[in-house]
Amino acid sequence: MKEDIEKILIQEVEIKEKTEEIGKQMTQEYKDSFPLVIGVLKGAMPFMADLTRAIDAHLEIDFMDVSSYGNKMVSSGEVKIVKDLDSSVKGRDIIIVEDIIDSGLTLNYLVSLFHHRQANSVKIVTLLDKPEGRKADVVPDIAGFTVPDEFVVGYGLDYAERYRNLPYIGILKPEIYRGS
Ligand SMILES: O=P(O)(O)OC[C@H]1O[C@H](OP(=O)(O)OP(=O)(O)O)[C@H](O)[C@@H]1O
Ligand code: HPA
Repeated sequence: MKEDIEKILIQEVEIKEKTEEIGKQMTQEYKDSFPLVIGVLKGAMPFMADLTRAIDAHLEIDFMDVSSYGNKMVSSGEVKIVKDLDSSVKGRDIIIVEDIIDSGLTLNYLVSLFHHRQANSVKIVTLLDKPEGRKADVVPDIAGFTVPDEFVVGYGLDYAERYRNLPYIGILKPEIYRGS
C-alpha cells in the first residue's frame, strides 16, 4: 500500500500535534455546553476518534453518512442521507467533524439541514481544507491544515475505498489513477 504513495504531505506526528491543539481549543469553547459532535462517515472516522479523545469536556457523539448523487466532479450538490443521526439536533450546539472540505457541497447540505432541524448553533471542524476546490460557500470554524488542489488519501480519506488506513496524508502516484 505504501509503495502507491508519491509524496507524504502531512506526517502522522503533525496530525497528532494538530489534533491535540484543536482538542485543547475545543475543551475551552465547549466546557459548559454539552455539544453534539457529529462525524461524517466514512472519512472522518479516524479524526473523529482522535479529536473527541483530545477534548476534556462532556459531549455527545453521533454519526451521519451521506453520499452525493452521481459523479462528484459534476455533482449537482444534491446529497443523499445514507445513515441519519440517532439524536435530535433541535436546540443543540452542533459540531460537524470532517476529514476534508473540498467542493463544500457535502457540508453546505449538512449545515442547511441542521439549521432546518432547528439546531442552536452549527460549527464545522475539519482536518483538511482544500479552498481551491470550492463550489459552495463553506468556511470551516476550525481547520487543521490547508492542502493544495490535489487528490489526497490516508487517515480516513480514500481512493476507491482504499488507503483510509494510512496513518498519514499523502498524494498517490499517478499510475494508480491510470490503473496501470
Ligand atoms: O467538500 P466535498 O467536495 O463535498 O468533499 C468532502 C466530502 O467528501 C468525502 O466524503 P465522500 O463522499 O467521498 O465519502 P467517504 O467519507 O465515505 O469517503 C469527505 O469525507 C467529505 O465528506
Ligand atoms: O482529495 C480528496 N481525497 C479523498 N476524498 C476526497 N473527497 C473530496 N476531496 C477528496
